[in-house]
Amino acid sequence: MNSPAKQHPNPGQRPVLTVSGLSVDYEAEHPVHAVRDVDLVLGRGEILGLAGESGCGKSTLAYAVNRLLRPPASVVAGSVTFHDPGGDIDVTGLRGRALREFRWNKLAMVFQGAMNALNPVLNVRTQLEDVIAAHEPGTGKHERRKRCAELLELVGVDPRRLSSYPHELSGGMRQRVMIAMSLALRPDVLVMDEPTTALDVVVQREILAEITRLRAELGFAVVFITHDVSLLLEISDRIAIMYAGRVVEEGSTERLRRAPSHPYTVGLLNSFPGITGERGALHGIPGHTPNLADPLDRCAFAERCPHRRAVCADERPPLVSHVDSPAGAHERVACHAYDPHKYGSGTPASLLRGEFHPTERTEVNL
Ligand SMILES: Nc1ncnc2c1ncn2[C@@H]1O[C@H](COP(=O)(O)OP(=O)(O)OP(=O)(O)O)[C@@H](O)[C@H]1O
Repeated sequence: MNSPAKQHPNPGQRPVLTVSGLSVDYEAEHPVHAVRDVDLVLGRGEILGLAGESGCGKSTLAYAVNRLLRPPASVVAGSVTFHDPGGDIDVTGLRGRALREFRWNKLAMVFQGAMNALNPVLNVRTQLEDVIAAHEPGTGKHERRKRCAELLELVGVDPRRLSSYPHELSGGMRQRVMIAMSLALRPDVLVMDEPTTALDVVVQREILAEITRLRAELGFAVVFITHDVSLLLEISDRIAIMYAGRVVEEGSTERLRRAPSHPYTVGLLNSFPGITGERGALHGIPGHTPNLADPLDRCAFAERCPHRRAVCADERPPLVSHVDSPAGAHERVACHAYDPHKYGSGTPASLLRGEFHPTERTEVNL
């Protein structure tokens, strides 16, 4: 392992968003540390997948990046920087008008269950026009109408649907309208939180194809959040895996498919059927995610890990680069099993083969 290093995801590709040391707490009698010390770099035009089980902090991170956190949540450390051609923008420090101008224009969000977020008493045209009118008040009525029709066409919906109300549209169409809305001001970054989870598999595939087509056409970058890592293998350029508020592995999709390194990533990959329908034995990860109010100064996955040793219960493994990752590559993992000095022997062969056997567990008191 090399020492932790801030590297660029793809050499030669400019970053559009940098998250540095970000931590978010939910204030309570015992504060919930929902996001802990997260570093991520999003390249221009890149699709970065963010995966992890429910409760690992994905949505909290997305809300922090879009400055949508409300009490009791607050950013307790770190920063988010948007790299605008006109100069860097400190997103964490934006207030008032500057923040309103940033949202939708630079970075837009498609929320979990967004298709149910459309206003049921307004037709599609009014809702799309509202976004344009609010952010570009100088746009004339004729121009607004033209842009609304173009936006629907862009996402593969017949512009005649502009006069439809949400209840007259299928779930897939409503989700396409939400994507059209997020693209209304041509942002550089789209944060999509479980955008297809509520849809059936066929419609889900259509929407994913639409997102990748639009990305190629318009060049925006995407942070795509889901608990379904097999879906991310289909659409992402890079993937970050979160566990208990931290990123525990990060790498190119190609590498994560070929050689997932963290036992949790391996477990997740064995928990989902491939979206392409390939069949194989599926093994869930036994046990539960830890309590995020705990200090977790050990490996948070240790209780559930088939490869744990005493060191895993004693020390939290840092997120560090692989020794064998090419210079400048953003390939990182937080697991003692890759550090023979800490682990006491080489990485277990079954882990290197990408197998997850919960029964292999070595009993260590935690
Ligand atoms: N208002 C709140 N007060 C206290 N804790 C909260 C609050 N909202 C979320 N949390 C906690 O923060 C942690 C992270 O939640 P978050 O919703 O970000 O996870 P997630 O990975 O997006 O999960 P999901 O996939 O279910 O949306 C969880 O432990 C959750 O219980």
